[in-house]
Parts: sequence; structure tokens; C-alpha cells
Amino acid sequence: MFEKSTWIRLPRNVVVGHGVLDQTLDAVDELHLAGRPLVVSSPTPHAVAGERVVDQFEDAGYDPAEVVIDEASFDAVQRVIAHAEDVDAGFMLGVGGGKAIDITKMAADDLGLGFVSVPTAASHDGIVSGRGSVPEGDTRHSVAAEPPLAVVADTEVLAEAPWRLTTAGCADIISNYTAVRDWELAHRLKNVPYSEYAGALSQMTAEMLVDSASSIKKGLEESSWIVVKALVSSGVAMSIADSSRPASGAEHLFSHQLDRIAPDPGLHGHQVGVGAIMTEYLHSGPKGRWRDVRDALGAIGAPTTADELGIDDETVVEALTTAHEIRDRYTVLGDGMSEEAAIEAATVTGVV
Ligand SMILES: NC(=O)C1=CN([C@@H]2O[C@H](COP(=O)(O)OP(=O)(O)OC[C@H]3O[C@@H](n4cnc5c(N)ncnc54)[C@H](OP(=O)(O)O)[C@@H]3O)[C@@H](O)[C@H]2O)C=CC1
Ligand SMILES: O=C(CO)COP(=O)(O)O
Ligand SMILES: [Zn+2]
Repeated sequence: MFEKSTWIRLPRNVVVGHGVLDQTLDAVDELHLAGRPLVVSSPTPHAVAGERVVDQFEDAGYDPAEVVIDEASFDAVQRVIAHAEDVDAGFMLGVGGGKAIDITKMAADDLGLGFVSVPTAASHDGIVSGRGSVPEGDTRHSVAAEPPLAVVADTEVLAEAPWRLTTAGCADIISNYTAVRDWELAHRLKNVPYSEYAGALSQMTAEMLVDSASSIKKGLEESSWIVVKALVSSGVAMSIADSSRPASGAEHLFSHQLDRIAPDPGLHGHQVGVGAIMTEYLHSGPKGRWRDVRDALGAIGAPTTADELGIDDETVVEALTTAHEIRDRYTVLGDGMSEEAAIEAATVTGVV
């Protein structure tokens, strides 16, 4: 008897466009959620958009509560859970970058509350995913979390955010190329479950973004539109896979390790982009497609070298040789790179 089953949890409303932040209330009303909204954000997103969202709910007689977090950590999740219980929240809105959205979806999952994602930056593909990514000591957890019931992505807000946040989002998408390669490798070598649909969607998303690279320009609101659609699509791939595998391979392990060891870590997307240049080299060799990855990143103005990331050469090599320890996820890094091989990969690709 055929006994397999699968649950794919996707948002019901994805609202993208100029000024749609002011439709957050409508997007929520349409979901028939009950009770008091809790708006979770971090400092800048709170000022940029969080207060406007709170005002909308206040004007509609909802009695909204709000909380501002400043880090992505399990402690922050616990603080938000405690606050939500104190104010007797009925549902939650995460307003911000990856940090605020991850914390909100994890707290909502714990409390069994509905969650609405309101990105203020097109900087990461966790906008739609049902995954949370949080460091703890020497490891980085990718945990199941509440996927959003709705996403409200205002391209006016996204376009006004610093441009580097948008290039970080592009790089997070471009890194899907190597993430899918790692996933396929793990499937072949370790029998890790693989979804053809999620793999194909993730790869197609990266290809479409690269094909649109010439339309992604600073000062053009249309760029935010292109990037946010790609971020949504990549998040959907993660939801189909019920794993971050379609969008997170060795290049993400490299970035998570940089977050631990670099004195001043860069943006998530920028780090995974530089990681992807080197892991593409590891997959396909000196004549392989690592130049295409580098050129695609360069075309949208994302960093392609350690210097541009603001880290020194030794840190790159240390992150490469220890990245496999971040979590139990088989990738092209295998059971770890030797220092010589890491120096070679970083040098040939021009990262150092
Ligand atoms: N769950 C998932 O599937 C995924 C999760 N992630 C996670 O997301 C995080 C990375 O996301 P990222 O957005 O780069 O990180 P942050 O949320 O830290 O945002 C980056 C910076 O941008 C600022 N910011 C956000 N919006 C605006 C705006 N409109 N104007 C000005 N500044 C703004 C933030 O301000 P402030 O400092 O005030 O917050 C912060 O300084 C990582 O923790 C990563 O692991 C990434 C991809 C997928
Ligand atoms: O950043 C992600 C996808 O872009 C997912 O994060 P993890 O590497 O923590 O699973
Ligand atoms: Zn990522």
C-alpha cells in the first residue's frame, strides 16, 4: 500500500507592490485571525515600517502590542514568547529583515499562533520559508517554524532600504546554484531525500534572477520587485522540501562560520555569495562555472572577494576548513577541507 504523505505549507496571501504596507490590515482581515496582534521588529525596521503597521491596527480598533528585538538568538525567541503571553497575543507580525522575521516565525510556532511576514529589506529568502535559522554556541540550527499565512512586501519600503541589502538578497538567491548541487550530491552519496520540484524551482529562481541582472539597479523600484519575487519563490522551494536544503549548502555553512569567527561579520547574503564562488569551484574545478557565479554577483554589485566582504584572508581559510562542523549537512566540503586545499580554492577564484 502507498503510505507516503506530505504537507506543504504555503502563504495564502502574497501582497507585493508599491505602498502595500498600508494594506497589511486588509491582508490580515482576509485571514480571519482573531485576537490581539503583536508586531515584532528590530530597531530600524520598527522605525521604517513597524510603527505604521501598529498605527493601522490601532486605527481599526485592534489594540496592537509591539516588541523590538535586536539579535537572532534563542533567547530573543524566548523573550518574544514571554511578551506574547503577557499581552495575550492572538497572532503575530514579523516586520523587518531576516532577524526579526526568523524570531517571529519561531515564537509563533511555539505558541501555535498565526504569523504574517512583513519584510523591510529584500535581503534574504526567509521571507516566506517555514524555517528559522539561529546560532547556538558553535552550531547553527535550521529549525522548523511557522510559515507565514501572508506576506506583505512593499516595494517602496524595500527600494528605500540601503542598496546593499538588496544586493545581499540577490546573492542569497544566486547561492541556490551551489545549494542545489550540494543537495544532489548528498542525495547520491548519502541517500538524503531529494525533491525534484524543490530543486528545479530553486535553480530556476537563480537562473531567472541572473537573467534579469541588467534590470536590477540601484534607485529602480522595479529591482525590488524582481528580487522579492525571487525571494518568495526560493522560500516556496524550501517549503516544498520542508528543509532549507534547496537554498542552503556549503556556501551557507561558510557564512554561518564567518558569523562565528569574523570580528565584524557581513550581511548574510553577501557572505553566502562569496562562499558560492568557492564551493562552485569545488564542485566543478578550475574550468567550471565558478566564474559565472562570480560574474553574476559582480553584475549586481555584490562582493566577490574577502576584501569586499571586509574580512582577512586567514578568516576565509579558517571558515572554509571548519565550515563542515556547523551542522550535520553533507556537502561538497565532505568531512572537511585541508588548509592547502582551502588556500588553493580561495586563491584560484580570486576571493583572497
Ligand atoms: N529562515 C530562513 O529561511 C532564512 C533566514 N535567514 C536569516 O536572516 C538573517 C539575515 O537577514 P538580514 O535581513 O540580512 O539580517 P537583519 O535582519 O539583521 O537585517 C540586516 C540589517 O538591515 C537593517 N534593516 C532592515 N530593514 C531595513 C530598512 N528598511 N532600512 C534600513 N535598514 C534596514 C537591519 O536593522 P536592525 O539592525 O535595526 O535590525 C540590520 O542592521 C540571518 O540571521 C539569516 O540566518 C536568511 C535566509 C533564509
Ligand atoms: O539562509 C538560508 C537560505 O537562504 C537558510 O538558512 P540555513 O542555512 O540556516 O538553513
Ligand atoms: Zn541564505
